[in-house]
Amino acid sequence: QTRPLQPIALAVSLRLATADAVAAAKWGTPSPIDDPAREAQVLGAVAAQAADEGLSAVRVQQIFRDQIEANKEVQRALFGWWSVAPGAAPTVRPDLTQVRPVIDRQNTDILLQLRDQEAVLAGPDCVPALVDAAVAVAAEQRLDPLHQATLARALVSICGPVRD
Ligand SMILES: C=C(O[C@@H]1C=C(C(=O)O)C=C[C@H]1O)C(=O)O
Repeated sequence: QTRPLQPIALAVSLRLATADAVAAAKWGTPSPIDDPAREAQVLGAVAAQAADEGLSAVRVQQIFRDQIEANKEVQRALFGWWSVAPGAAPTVRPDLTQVRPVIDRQNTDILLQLRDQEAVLAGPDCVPALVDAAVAVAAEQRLDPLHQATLARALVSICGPVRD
């Protein structure tokens, strides 16, 4: 394959795309953007999956902390936009309990890609390969500037060994 890291960049991008639905689910409700209990659940689940796959729980949790931060950056940006431009605010409210299982599936996809691309991630050409993959995904998914910038945020810790 020409771009071995494209599947992981895509999985990260698809996880990030859920932030729009999450923001719409929370907008105008008491549900805060930051939900530490849910974050702890996500980080616990990925640490358990990491252990099953023989991956470093510390590395995997760092990578998923980045996914969470990037997701919240999208939510904050959208909240900011909707508060100054109420006409742009969502008119239908997705159910958060239906979005979270989608996030859980993306978490598994990302984790399995980390396992499958272990050699590339630990190799000397990871950063240029990752940039190349991210640019390809941004074009293919037609990401807007917010999602391009936050995709970069989500990818910061991907390169490096994922096994102890
Ligand atoms: C996506 C959500 O918003 C935030 C981001 C999370 C994530 O990216 O997994 C988890 C909890 C929240 O702090 C959510 O509430 O589900």
